Amino acid sequence: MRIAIGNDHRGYELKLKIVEWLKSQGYEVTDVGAFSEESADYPDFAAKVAKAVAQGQAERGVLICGTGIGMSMSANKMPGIRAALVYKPEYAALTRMHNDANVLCLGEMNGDDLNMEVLKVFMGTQFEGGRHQRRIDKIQGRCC
Ligand SMILES: O=C(CO)[C@H](O)[C@H](O)COP(=O)(O)O
Repeated sequence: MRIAIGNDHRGYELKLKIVEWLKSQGYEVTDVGAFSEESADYPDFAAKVAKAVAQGQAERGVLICGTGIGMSMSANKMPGIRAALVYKPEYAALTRMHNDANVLCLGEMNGDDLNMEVLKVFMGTQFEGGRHQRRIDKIQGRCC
């Protein structure tokens, strides 16, 4: 599976850990930056990751900023993107099972250990389909 990942300055250190783990698990990773802790604007990286996922260059995306909030606001502007800001592993499972989230947004302030748990659950959980597909169709504007 191909993963596009992006961050601002606050997400840089955690991004390095996540990329290392993803590669160790066999994921193909495209890192769109930022590539240092120099101040950077999160919407720039959210747009790159969202575009890669929406255009099919990656199956999933990961975005990290201080809170994850700005990244989720930005990524969800892109049609076809279902970006979920997740702070707890339980919700990582639910947003994959129910929302078929294709971009995970993390807040560096949530702590590395919890964020890594969230990531692992997100990557390892499948969409359930069924009634949830009907609701996703409504999000995407394919009916009603
Ligand atoms: O969390 C974020 C957006 O939701 C950003 O990481 C945060 O706003 C950056 O702030 P600063 O420029 O003060 O480091």
